[in-house]
Amino acid sequence: MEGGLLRSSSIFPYFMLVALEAGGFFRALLLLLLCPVIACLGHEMRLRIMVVVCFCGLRKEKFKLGRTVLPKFFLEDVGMEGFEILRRSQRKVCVSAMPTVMVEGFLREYLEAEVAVGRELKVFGGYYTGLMEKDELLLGREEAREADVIGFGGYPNSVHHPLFSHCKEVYLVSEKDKRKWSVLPRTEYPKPLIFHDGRIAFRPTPISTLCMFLWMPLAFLLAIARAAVFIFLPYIFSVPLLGFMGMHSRVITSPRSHQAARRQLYISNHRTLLDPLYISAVLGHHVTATTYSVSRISEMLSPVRTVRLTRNREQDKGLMKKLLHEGALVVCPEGTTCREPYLIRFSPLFAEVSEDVVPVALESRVSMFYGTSTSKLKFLDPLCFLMNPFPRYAVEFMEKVATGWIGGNKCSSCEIANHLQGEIGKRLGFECTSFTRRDKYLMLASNDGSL
Ligand SMILES: O=P(O)(O)OC[C@H](O)CO
Repeated sequence: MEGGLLRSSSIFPYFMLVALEAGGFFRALLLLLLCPVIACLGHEMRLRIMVVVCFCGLRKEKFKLGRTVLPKFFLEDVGMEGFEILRRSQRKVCVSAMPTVMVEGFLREYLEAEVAVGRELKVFGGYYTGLMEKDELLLGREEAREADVIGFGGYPNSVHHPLFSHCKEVYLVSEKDKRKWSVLPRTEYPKPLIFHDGRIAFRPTPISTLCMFLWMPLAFLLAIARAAVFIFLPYIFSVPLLGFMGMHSRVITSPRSHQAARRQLYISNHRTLLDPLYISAVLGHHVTATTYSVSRISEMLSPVRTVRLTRNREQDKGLMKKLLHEGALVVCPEGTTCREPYLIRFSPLFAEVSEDVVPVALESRVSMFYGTSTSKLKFLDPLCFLMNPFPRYAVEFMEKVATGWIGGNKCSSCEIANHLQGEIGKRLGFECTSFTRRDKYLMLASNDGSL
């Protein structure tokens, strides 16, 4: 895999992701400090040390990064040329020097590999010991014994791989060749990457991880200052000040939508918890936002009023009507955030509480920390977003639309919800999906999202 499929020959960033996301910052710091030592060692020894540092003491049951975090980073590292070779093969057996738990989810789910062979980790009492099983186990794999197996890997690390001794022909690609490889475009992914988790938004090479650690103390203070400005100052002062503090935003409004009535319903796609704040800041007055599972801390600190929906259709409908009667209301019909350029199915409830609605298309970008999560540490979401050096938002207010009509024809609430999902999708260049909040949480957190 890393020899013949990934553009980069370094597997350090993947271990750093394990250390940061599953082990915590101290483990990651240890891995970073060991980096100069690791760099001087041979391939196998380097691997063993990284496995010990990253895995020792992690609970096997809880380790989900191979499915929820790492596939995004692996996909971004796949070379178009290596992928073409894999795509042309009938049956795909992918081999990696990394532990199977790190690569299996990516290889099987995203690259449709029939077999994913990695290193097995030793477990004691449900916890990883940080040691690996002996590699000789690989020799017993039936898949490698078949005739007409063509091997494709990287030079020099794959040369002595035991599985290659069972191949009819072996082709090796050098590091120099791989430097010319191009990135696999998102449109070519065999399965779209819609949901992923984890805090780290950059590829944690040794240098970029060092930058992150150096930035963090300042980032923490900056995030607190940004939050204080958001919470305590009126928008007329906070918006320019936050711009000065690195929070960049681009606003597009149409004359009619921007001057919408005070009791206006706004619906937007959901990028982060801060969506209603940005809408509120552009409008210049506070709005109320409906939420599903926001942490109590985020609710307490929110400069705008947040109201929890109950997931009982009639109750929520009544609640939304009441809130709308009191003032401007922002609803994110996706019900959960999505980091990638996709839209989750729109719940149609908003169309049943108001005769018209102003759709808002939102796009946000971060370079260091994701401000969304499915973990129990959701209360850190806004802080993580604000800790980015230059968090960006684009807010586009679209034309107000009637909720009962599409193109002069009467429509149901579901039809208008799908229609507006499509319109916002077109505006952002995002693809519409029929996934729900439940699907996202089942995939990333193995729960139904009612945290
Ligand atoms: O944390 P998420 O992505 O499920 O979304 C939070 C939403 O604001 C729930 O209302």
